[in-house]
Amino acid sequence: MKGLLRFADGTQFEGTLIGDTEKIAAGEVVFNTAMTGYQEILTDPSYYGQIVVLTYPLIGNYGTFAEAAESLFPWAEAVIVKDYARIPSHFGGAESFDSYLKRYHKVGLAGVDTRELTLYIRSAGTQHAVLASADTPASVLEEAMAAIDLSKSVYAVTTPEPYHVEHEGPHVVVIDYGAKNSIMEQLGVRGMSVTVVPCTITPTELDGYHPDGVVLSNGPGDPSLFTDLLPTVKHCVDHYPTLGICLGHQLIGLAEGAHTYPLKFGHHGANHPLMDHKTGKVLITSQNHGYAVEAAPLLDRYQIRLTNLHDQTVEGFQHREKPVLTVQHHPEAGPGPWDSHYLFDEFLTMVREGREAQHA
Ligand SMILES: NC(=O)CC[C@H](N)C(=O)O
Repeated sequence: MKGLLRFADGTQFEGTLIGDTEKIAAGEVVFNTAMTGYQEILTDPSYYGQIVVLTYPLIGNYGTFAEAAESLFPWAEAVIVKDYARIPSHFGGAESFDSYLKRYHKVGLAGVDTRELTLYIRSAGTQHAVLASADTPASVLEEAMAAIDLSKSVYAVTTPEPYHVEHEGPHVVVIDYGAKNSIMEQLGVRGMSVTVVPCTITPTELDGYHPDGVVLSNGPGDPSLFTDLLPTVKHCVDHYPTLGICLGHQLIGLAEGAHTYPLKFGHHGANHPLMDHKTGKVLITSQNHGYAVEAAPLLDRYQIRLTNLHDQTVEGFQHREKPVLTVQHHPEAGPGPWDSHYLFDEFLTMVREGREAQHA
């Protein structure tokens, strides 16, 4: 069935619909340049409300399977590919890309020149668009476009109830703005007990868990719209060893007096180079963000820890005295390189030192 992607400015790309062909998808269009990891990308809750263009030209070779999921189901609104494998090959037995999309009622557009589409997004910038069957009436497309509302996205993806995974080590609370499974895994493999809580948690409720440390997770949407989350974020950085990842990093920036701004077309991929100013080493990192922090207002209290080597944007900062570390990229990877797993080791050290100081 013929399908189309129509941008807010009227620009249109055509292709063949795959997955749930009845669906009309509407959202912000972003491109991701990772060569593998399509299932992790679609199940990353930070893609809620977004139509994802995968620039690698053949998607689905190794199918889809439970272990690759970063959350319970795919959150991206829709996916766009050049070509996809009809018959996957995987030692564990795997479901095909098309069947996976159908099962989760997600629509895709295949046969698109994703290079041309990506060049268009790079020159026009991030925009809203609708993706649907080519015979959808214009009024229906307009209605779908007008209904796009990304202002409440974190509330749509956060866990409805707290849950706990016990290990022998310190107790860490993860505030879930749309947390990826790999974050909880990286804490767990270092022995940390993890309680994942809804993003609406209040400072008093958080204290009730007696955490040794707090992780503020990744998540979808424009960070500047989530002002009601900031009192808890401020409470964390003032009272607990805190690690902020992506949206968590941006919220710490906002709670500490900095501001955020939209990037022209964002960073979404698995090979972005960063400089770690503490170690003097370059890291190749997994990235997925459309906003960045303008950190100047907090530099009296924080040092820039990481800088993006493509565009020099701030990719992380660290408090000069307190145990607070933030990263704009994804040290948990999923998908992506493991170069920055050591930042979880640093967090564990911060948490242990905090606990020892408390019990001394
Ligand atoms: N992965 C994330 O946490 C993304 C953060 C934020 N929604 C952004 O796009 O910048």
